[in-house]
Amino acid sequence: MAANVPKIKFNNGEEIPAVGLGTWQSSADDVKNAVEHALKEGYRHIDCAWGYGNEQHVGEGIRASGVPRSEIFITSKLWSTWHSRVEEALDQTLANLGTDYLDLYLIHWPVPLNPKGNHPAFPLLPDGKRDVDHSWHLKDTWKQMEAVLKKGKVKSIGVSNFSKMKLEEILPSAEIVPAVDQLELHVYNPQHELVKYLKSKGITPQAYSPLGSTKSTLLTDADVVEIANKHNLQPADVLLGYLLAKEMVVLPKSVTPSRITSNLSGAIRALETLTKADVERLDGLAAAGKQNRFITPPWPIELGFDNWPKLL
Ligand SMILES: NC(=O)C1=CN([C@@H]2O[C@H](COP(=O)(O)OP(=O)(O)OC[C@H]3O[C@@H](n4cnc5c(N)ncnc54)[C@H](OP(=O)(O)O)[C@@H]3O)[C@@H](O)[C@H]2O)C=CC1
Ligand SMILES: O=C[C@H](O)[C@@H](O)[C@@H](O)[C@H](O)C(=O)O
Repeated sequence: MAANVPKIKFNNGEEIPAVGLGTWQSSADDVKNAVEHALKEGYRHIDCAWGYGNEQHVGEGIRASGVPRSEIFITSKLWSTWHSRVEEALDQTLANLGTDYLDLYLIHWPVPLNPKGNHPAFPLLPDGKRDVDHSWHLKDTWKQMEAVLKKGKVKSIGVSNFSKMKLEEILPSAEIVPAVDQLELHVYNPQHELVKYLKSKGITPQAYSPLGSTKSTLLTDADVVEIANKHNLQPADVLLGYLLAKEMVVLPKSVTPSRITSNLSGAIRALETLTKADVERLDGLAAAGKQNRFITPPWPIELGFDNWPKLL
């Protein structure tokens, strides 16, 4: 069991284990086994979402592990068709996971979709574009997030995929500042300016797709491999340790037991091993021509991110 998983303190005093298991695109059986294995190996943080369609199987994995609920940090996310029905969506997530509270609940994307459209999760217009609910305002989604926090159903609330522009739609009327902004953050997409802004507001950045997601090109990057070899680490360890060194939460996903184990222990080893010069070198990769985003769903509105593909 990996010891000494670092924790990060939120602006509300709650603490989150800095390494969490990702669960996107993990099938039912795989995710149950992955979660059980991860918890037995020392993970204490699982990143979930209603939209992943596998929360029930995450819950089975948690129970199979024998680790008490109170020792586990569970995050889930409000899918876009539910922005006007936060408590109802949260109740579904709680029932799926088999728990009566979440440690962290996030707005998954800053884009409300039509709740009465032609699909429960991905409603489309006749022209094939996502059916955005232009009548709904994000600040009202945030009010409902604040309400479920006040009811005690979640311990912390936050956002995901919010640029500075989108955060500015909710902050002026927010009673509670988001604890977290979960973003695509890795060596090819470090978003230095946005991270600086988040830190100035006391919002913790969480790094999703820290390994470059599926079919990753980060794991074979020449600079990453060279740094890994120099320290006798794996490339994945370097990618994770780099983000931990920058005080971000990392969410590596794997359904492969050996990788689940090594991602946790390797991330911690890399955090202890990487030098300031290594971190500075990795910080510069994107600006040196390697900038790349891997997760760019076809939202038909401006999200306010740098380096997002031009609107359709
Ligand atoms: N808020 C949001 O919009 C988003 C949130 N997320 C969250 O972040 C998590 C992580 O992001 P994700 O996009 O899944 O991608 P990751 O960057 O975590 O990469 C996952 C991929 O890397 C492989 N992998 C894992 N460990 C290793 C290793 N040590 N060596 C080689 N390959 C490895 C996995 O394969 P295998 O499983 O076969 O081992 C999988 O194909 C998600 O699962 C989700 O929880 C992700 C995207 C968007
Ligand atoms: O968390 C993972 C991602 O955000 C994923 O939920 C989205 O990319 C979704 O597949 C979409 O197409 O909008």
